[in-house]
Amino acid sequence: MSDGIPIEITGLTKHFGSVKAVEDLTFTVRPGVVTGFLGPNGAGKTTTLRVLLGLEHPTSGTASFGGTAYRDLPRPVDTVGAALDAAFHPGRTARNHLRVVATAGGIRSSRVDTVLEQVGMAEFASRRVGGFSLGMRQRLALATTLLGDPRVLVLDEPINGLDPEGIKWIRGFLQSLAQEGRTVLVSSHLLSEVQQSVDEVVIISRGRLVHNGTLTSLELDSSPRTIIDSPDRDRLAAALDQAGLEYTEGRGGFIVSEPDPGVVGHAAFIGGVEVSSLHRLKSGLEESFLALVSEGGE
Ligand SMILES: Nc1ncnc2c1ncn2[C@@H]1O[C@H](COP(=O)(O)OP(=O)(O)OP(=O)(O)O)[C@@H](O)[C@H]1O
Repeated sequence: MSDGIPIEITGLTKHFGSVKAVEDLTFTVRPGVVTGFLGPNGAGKTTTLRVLLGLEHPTSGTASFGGTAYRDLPRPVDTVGAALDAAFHPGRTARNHLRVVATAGGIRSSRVDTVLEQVGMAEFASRRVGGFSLGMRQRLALATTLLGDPRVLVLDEPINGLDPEGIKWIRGFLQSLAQEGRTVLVSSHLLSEVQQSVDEVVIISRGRLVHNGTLTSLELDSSPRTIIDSPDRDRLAAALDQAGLEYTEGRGGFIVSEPDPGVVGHAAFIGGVEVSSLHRLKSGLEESFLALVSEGGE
């Protein structure tokens, strides 16, 4: 396999009328690792992926594969395999579905049986898709993305609906794709779902980036901290600055690098700021994630 291709999102903004779905989003997804693209429902994940795949025009900013926009790729199917809202004709067999997609994409038909084998669906090749379980559909969607043997995989919620055995299988499979030097981006609204499958995470909330780094860096961030919120966040920020406290702004308030809520509450009191919530942030990956993306902090 030749050199990997990063996914590059730069200053990406997408508005639908007054809805700000994605706001000045910048991140890079590296080849050779599995990256989780995380955020609660409505955070803007699908919109970002749709812009990346040329299905929506951005309001501003760019989304590219190593500097080349999807629509400018010479043969997109050879570069990018994507599963967004995979739709199957229920009357078609798995093999026929893949043949139709292969023909449309100018991909040689011998790939069909190869990818069925890869996703463990060879024995179901002649079965109609209409009778497939959600897990089998997920595997078939994955097989579809692999048809062009692409160097980049963009998968929207591929783990959703899988049983424990399927989850275990897909974890190993995604890792093996990354080890081959591919760029693998996997979206999910649940950290727990992808936690054991991903090396890096990009977390967004309300269309904005809130964390980008290794899973370990998210964990290290979870040393004891305090979360505080106010109806007047500007004044609260000023009070925290005045007290010399370090903080980041999450959806549920300011996450302050101070384990004692009393110290943080005192800073707000001195600044004359009304406090709407104040508590210690529990440590742990999931807690860090929730503090970054949830309304109310916990
Ligand atoms: N075509 C559209 N027209 C208007 N608003 C839209 C459109 N597509 C998305 N939105 C809005 O943009 C925001 C982001 O939606 P998006 O589907 O990208 O989020 P998401 O993170 O993928 O969530 P989910 O996990 O629920 O799919 C939401 O408020 C959504 O209602």
